[in-house]
Amino acid sequence: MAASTSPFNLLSSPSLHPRSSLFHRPLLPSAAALPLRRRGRLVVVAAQTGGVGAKPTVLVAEKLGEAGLELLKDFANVDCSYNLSPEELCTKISLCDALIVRSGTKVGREVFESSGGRLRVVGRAGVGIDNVDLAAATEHGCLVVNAPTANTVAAAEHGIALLAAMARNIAQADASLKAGKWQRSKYVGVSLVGKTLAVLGFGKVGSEVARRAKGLGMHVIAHDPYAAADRARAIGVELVTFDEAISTADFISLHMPLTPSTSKILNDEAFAKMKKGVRIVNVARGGVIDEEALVRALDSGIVAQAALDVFTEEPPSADNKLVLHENVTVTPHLGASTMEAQEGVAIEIAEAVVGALKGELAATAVNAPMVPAEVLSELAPFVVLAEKLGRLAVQLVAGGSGVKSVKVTYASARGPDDLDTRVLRAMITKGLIEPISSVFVNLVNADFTAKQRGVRIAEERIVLDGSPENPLEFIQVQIANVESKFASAMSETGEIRVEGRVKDGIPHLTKVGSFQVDVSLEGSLILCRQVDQPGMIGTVGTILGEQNINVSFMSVGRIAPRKHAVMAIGVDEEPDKGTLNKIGEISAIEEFVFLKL
Ligand SMILES: NC(=O)c1ccc[n+]([C@@H]2O[C@H](COP(=O)([O-])OP(=O)(O)OC[C@H]3O[C@@H](n4cnc5c(N)ncnc54)[C@H](O)[C@@H]3O)[C@@H](O)[C@H]2O)c1
Ligand SMILES: O=C(O)[C@H](O)COP(=O)(O)O
Repeated sequence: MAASTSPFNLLSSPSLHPRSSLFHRPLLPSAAALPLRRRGRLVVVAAQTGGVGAKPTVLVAEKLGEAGLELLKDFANVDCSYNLSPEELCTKISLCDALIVRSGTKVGREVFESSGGRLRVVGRAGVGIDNVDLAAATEHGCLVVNAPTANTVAAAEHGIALLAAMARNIAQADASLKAGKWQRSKYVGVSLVGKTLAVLGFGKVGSEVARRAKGLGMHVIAHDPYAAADRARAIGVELVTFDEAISTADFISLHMPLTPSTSKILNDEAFAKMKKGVRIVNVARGGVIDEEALVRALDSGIVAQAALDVFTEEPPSADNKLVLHENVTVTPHLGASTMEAQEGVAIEIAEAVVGALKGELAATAVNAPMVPAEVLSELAPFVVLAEKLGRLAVQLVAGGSGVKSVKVTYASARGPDDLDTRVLRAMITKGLIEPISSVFVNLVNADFTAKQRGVRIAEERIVLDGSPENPLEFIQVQIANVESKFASAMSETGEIRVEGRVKDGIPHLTKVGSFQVDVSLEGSLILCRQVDQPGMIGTVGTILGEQNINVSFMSVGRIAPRKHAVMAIGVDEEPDKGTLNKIGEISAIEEFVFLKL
């Protein structure tokens, strides 16, 4: 795999991909590099792995469908190692660029710490990401993607299968008959038709369960604080409060993610509010039920029956009271386990992981901002400009001044809602932090890294008159409460200030302090303040030429003729100390600074 030059390689590994080559030229993603896009909004992701020609390595830690494996193998070295102990996973991970898991592998902080910065993408081949430490992933700049749609129907079908099996005692009667008994009166069930089903969590699976339950003649209500009432109404479901749902239901089916706010949402207090004889189905996550409380509710008769596909601890212990309870039907987390769903999930996650490793855009990122592909395309040259302005600004800070307060101004003829600045902010952060630290910053960890280092980035918009055709007119970066090693970079109000624009797709520096300049931001830059007088450009150009240093651009900005001026000189090669000293010795030059872009 050749090193990618995509400006969207925001997850690139510093050790393998020199920072200076990132965003060297403002390329738009080629058509061939466009994502395998199927839905919704997209997120900038990227990972660059291995040296030029090296294939990335993907560790597949749980069984994945063949079609997905084939897709992965076309692009990467694929290591299928199942049933790894936590220690084995931590050992292997330092050799891997991507990891693919299902719900059976815990991807905790120690995994990210053990990866030594190489792990760029974790792919969760399924929906629930409660087994992945998202905070740790974000802190380590590791993207997490999931496969949120391919197993929806399978999970809904399993929920309905459990609902019907529970109501008609299928599992118990089957076991009884196989044990040689014929117990017709013992296994009289209850009917579904006309009963009230409360769906808790009206997302993808919940709404499919609701649709199917309506087909069975059930009255369906749902509770979901974030669901739209009209979406529910469209399939004949009424959204109600949590208390109304649990207190009026004959059947309750759980379909919310496991989060701190849903953990043990069905607890003693909730069971006490339920109708006596309620029946409960859980194909979401074991942790949304307080399992001890459910045992008590079953024993007291509040809950007549439960059907559980998921458990707090998986696999549950041999003496788990719910598994052994005669009124509980259990399956070993089979919700997503149909041939069709597993094939679909494998393809969905393989596409997402390969896309991320290629530096494309992922539709299913869990821990990075989602930005539409067309917005990213349009912003591409501004993404480059943003990082370079951050880099320039921080290099102008005098040693000993801590960077704490940064103000970014975006000037645009577009309305504030029409300009998504998250990628730009991330790249300014990257530019500000990378030159002064060993931290590698990307779109995933930019905000976290800034916060952790105590750098406050305030954003401001200036709405200009004129055509909103261009997303931005200029970006200005100001660093407050610092001294500058180039005094002319200070604005009238006392901040280091640099400003840039995009001209013909190329980022340009257009203002330093209060001096207007115009130099394309390629290669490196020398800024000199001088007494404005004839011959200065020639004098400096001669010194550089003698050292075979190519000048790509020169621009002089002055306050008034024959007063102070700032000369910005773009150079392709880095001048040595002696050359810089010679420039400094020119009598008309009052101060100068060399900046790497
Ligand atoms: N058993 C299985 O094999 C299996 C298969 C697929 C999904 N799942 C699980 O099912 C759950 C739902 O999956 P999905 O694809 O429908 O996800 P989803 O994100 O589409 O839906 C989840 C819904 O839960 C809602 N929600 C969040 N907090 C809530 C709360 N406090 N009360 C009520 N609703 C709340 C959300 O608003 C969302 O609409 C997840 O936990 C997932 O891991 C299990
Ligand atoms: O969240 C999910 O997608 C399901 O729980 C499926 O988990 P699995 O991939 O381990 O079957």
